[in-house]
Amino acid sequence: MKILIRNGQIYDVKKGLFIEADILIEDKKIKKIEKDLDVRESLKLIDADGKKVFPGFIDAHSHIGMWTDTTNGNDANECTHPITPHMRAIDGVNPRDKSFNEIKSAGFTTVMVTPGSGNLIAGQASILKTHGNTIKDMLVKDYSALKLAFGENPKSVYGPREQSPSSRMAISGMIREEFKKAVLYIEMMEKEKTSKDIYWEIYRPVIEKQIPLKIHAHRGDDILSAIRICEEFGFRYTLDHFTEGHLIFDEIKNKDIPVLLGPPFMVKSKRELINGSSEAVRVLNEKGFKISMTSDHPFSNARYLSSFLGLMVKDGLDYNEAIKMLTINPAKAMDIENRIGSIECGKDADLVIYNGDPLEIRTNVVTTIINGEIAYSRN
Ligand SMILES: O=C1C[C@@H](C(=O)O)NC(=O)N1
Repeated sequence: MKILIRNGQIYDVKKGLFIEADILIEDKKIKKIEKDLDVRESLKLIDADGKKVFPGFIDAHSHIGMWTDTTNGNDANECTHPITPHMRAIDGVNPRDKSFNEIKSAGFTTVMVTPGSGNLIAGQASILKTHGNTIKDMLVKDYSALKLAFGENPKSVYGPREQSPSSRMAISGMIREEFKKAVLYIEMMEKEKTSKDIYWEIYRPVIEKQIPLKIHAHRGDDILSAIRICEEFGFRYTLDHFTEGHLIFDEIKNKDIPVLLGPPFMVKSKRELINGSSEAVRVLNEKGFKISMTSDHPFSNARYLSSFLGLMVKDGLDYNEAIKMLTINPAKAMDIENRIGSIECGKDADLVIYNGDPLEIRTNVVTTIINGEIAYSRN
């Protein structure tokens, strides 16, 4: 399908400014961004009439579709064994969960869905577009990160059952032991060319640095334990939640690690959240951290992330930095900056037209386009 969006004010995330131009969409991609494109080229014409056009927002840490905010339950946590790298998020996602419609209508076009944090090595996270009838329609990348969890959650699942891990020592010890076995397996394979073991093969993309670990860590010491282990093995990683990151940033400021903050507006429901502060978003940004703002659905709903960042801008966060936290920063953290996160020729046609500033609470999405298709329209 070809679509021509005319007369939009297009937000350039990389420069932090609006340009007036038309956008031609063809074969699911952004084909041209120019002034006064020829109307005859298009099949479907959308007159943006001076409205703002932004790249689709991205939520890089979500359990949407797998852990509902209603009564359908939790398919994100397989808490029968603390190490379950073979669990794949997409096998737990219901594409018809109503939350997908809610976040599409709030401008979100891509999510990283991840297993929960009840297990130490919890399983495989996937990148999905928010529009489609089946996982196949939505899938961008299946195995895109391996989820790990430090701290209270795995302890509170297994400790009361008198199983390991019941302490933080066991969390690090068990993760390290599993990774050592995986590395030994890969070394053996290289030397002896023995037959493949499908379980240990799961770790190959992590060991070969093709994908990052996605690390759930709230408390400062948990964050530093995670970094210590990643550095021992030379793995790539993102630090998710990062609740006490502002208390230990001196230790990590030069490491250029993507940090995925969230959920915002959180209730301090457990001890390790006690030092959480929304102020940290601005402080960490000023220290040069590449922040992505995430919902951790169902702990918050992605539709409120833009309002949260609007409040942070009111409190002094730079506007363009706030927009980057929902666009180019998560695209980079998920290794798909070549496809999404900004409005550029050749990128996926994931575009959102707003009747105002997206960080302003009264603004509505008028149209959401995903993969070059109209996925939501307000009228
Ligand atoms: O299972 C969970 C719970 C939640 C938390 O931070 O407690 N965050 C997660 O990422 N997964």
